[in-house]
Amino acid sequence: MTAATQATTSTAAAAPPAVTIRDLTIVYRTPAGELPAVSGVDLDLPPGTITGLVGESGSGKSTLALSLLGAVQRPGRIAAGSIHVDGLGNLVELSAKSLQEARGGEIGYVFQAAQNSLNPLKTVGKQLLDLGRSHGVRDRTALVRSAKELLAGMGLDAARVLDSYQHELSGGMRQRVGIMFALVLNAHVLVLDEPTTALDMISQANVLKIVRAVHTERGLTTLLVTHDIGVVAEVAERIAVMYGGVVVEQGETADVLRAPKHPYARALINAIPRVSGDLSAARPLPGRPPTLGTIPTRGCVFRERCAVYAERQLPACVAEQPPLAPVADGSGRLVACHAVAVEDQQATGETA
Ligand SMILES: Nc1ncnc2c1ncn2[C@@H]1O[C@H](COP(=O)(O)OP(=O)(O)OP(=O)(O)O)[C@@H](O)[C@H]1O
Repeated sequence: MTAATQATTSTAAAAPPAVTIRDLTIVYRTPAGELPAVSGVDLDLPPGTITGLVGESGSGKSTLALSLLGAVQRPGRIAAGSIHVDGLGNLVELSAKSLQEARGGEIGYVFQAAQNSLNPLKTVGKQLLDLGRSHGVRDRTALVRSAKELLAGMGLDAARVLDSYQHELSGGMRQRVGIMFALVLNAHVLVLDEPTTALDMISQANVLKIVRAVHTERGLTTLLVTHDIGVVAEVAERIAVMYGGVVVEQGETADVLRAPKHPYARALINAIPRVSGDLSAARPLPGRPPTLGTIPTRGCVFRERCAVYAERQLPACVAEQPPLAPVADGSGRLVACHAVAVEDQQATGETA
């Protein structure tokens, strides 16, 4: 057992919680009325797993992540659906006070650009005490000990870091401080939004290694939001692909990266040489992702950029958004695509 786990033996022994999101719709008020940034999303974070949530800019990843913290802010609101976290219940129904306690307490988060989110006027140690105070922590000594053990477990000189101001730390060190803040109150659900963006390659690799190690040692259930599929390939056992506010494919990372089924997931993965493995085979995805005002309100959200629709023109693609449904191969993969459903039906019919 490492120093990081010793501090939290009693809570670390608890089973990691499952997170179950069902039919979640989150809207933002705009001059054109309330528009959905997340539409009827189903997403499972199995206990003890890291799930990578990927998609182009504007696909709704951060909005979905914020909902897990009960932190969707005006002009946004959760319009429908549920977010169940073991031990906490349905976050959508919790009071503001319970949510505030859960945030940072049960559910830790590291925001996009966490490298710059520290208060420049206070040392890390002072900010730690502020965090403890805001969550009613009485035992300050234990809090500092736990922070030191986390920092040391991530390879940092803990005493020095607690005495430092933001500008005295490198980007990779600040990111590790962000992870310490997310976990020091013994959270068991960890939400990381673009944890390695803006870091150089070496710091990126180090932070990912640390994320993986801390996740395993502390028995966490982790959601990692990123636009970088390479990051997911490195640390996440599961992947969910978002497009236009909808999860279009969900499954084991290795399976999905090897043989993506949704035309968007395929295009996204084929666009990345690092993942597809062959520079000459990498194909950029033509067109642009939709914005709130341009997400199709009828039919499949991906239809306008879909190579399969361009070729086959299935009427169902125009009529309705396909549900996220299990594919027939029994792998547990979920895909929201009419063409995949038709192919599955044909294949099942042939073998029947
Ligand atoms: N406060 C807001 N008010 C209005 N629209 C918003 C607000 N925040 C986000 N949006 C819109 O909601 C949609 C989803 O945004 P979100 O930030 O969740 O996507 P994302 O996939 O995380 O993108 P990125 O990778 O760029 O952060 C986008 O069209 C965005 O413009």
